Amino acid sequence: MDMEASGNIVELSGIHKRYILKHALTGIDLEIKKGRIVGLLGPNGSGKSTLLKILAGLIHPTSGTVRIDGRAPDANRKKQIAYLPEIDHLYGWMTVDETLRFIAGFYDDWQADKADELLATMNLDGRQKVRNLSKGLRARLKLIVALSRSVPLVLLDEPFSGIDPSSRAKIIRSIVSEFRTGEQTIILSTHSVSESEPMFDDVMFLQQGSVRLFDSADNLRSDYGCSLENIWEKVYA
Ligand SMILES: Nc1ncnc2c1ncn2[C@@H]1O[C@H](COP(=O)(O)OP(=O)(O)OP(=O)(O)O)[C@@H](O)[C@H]1O
Repeated sequence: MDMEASGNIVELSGIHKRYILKHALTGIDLEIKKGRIVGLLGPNGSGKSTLLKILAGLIHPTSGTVRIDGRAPDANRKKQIAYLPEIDHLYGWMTVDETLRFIAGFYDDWQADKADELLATMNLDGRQKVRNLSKGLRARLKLIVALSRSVPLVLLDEPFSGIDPSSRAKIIRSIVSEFRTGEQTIILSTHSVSESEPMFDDVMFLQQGSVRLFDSADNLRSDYGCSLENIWEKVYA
């Protein structure tokens, strides 16, 4: 099928990932439509980070095929994808402003005005050294780095970890208002199900390396007659 015509940004077929001691993904078949915000949910060890790393091209599946925007992965993949890793990848000796300028140098698609806007939304002081930022402030900086690029696919691995609940809600509202109508697709893993629920168009529940449920958030809520958080409790009971 021609995926550009079908409107899919991601198509995965038969994805398995075996680490030495662990079969982390056990056959993922998935199509994600363009312009959606997709929640990737699941308990610890269910395969969320592994799936995001495969999409980002950081690791290869043991078997199966990945297509991004209709194409097999190639050298251009990094130009199409912004990836926020779970680990801290920033240099402590740089200031926030230096970090953003440094990263801007790597990407033709960097939007400096967007980065400035996000700095204000996230309440970050550009003059502060990264090593002096609290965990939550570093998490905000990582989010700015990922969201300031103009790319079709944004992958966020636990982006709200360490951010306090009221700031989290504010950040989520700003992501929703900025991205809802765009061509951009966001896939994000999180354990903050109730706070993130309003932002999700589609939701995937992973369990032991396979997709337990994948549908629009609205369909899931109406099928189960409850919130995503309550669905979580039923699925993983
Ligand atoms: N590099 C690795 N080598 C060996 N096993 C790994 C490696 N990375 C992940 N695993 C294992 O693969 C499984 C899936 O891990 P993954 O990090 O993808 O889960 P997750 O859903 O992101 O978990 P969490 O919510 O705790 O971040 C786990 O059992 C994990 O221990």
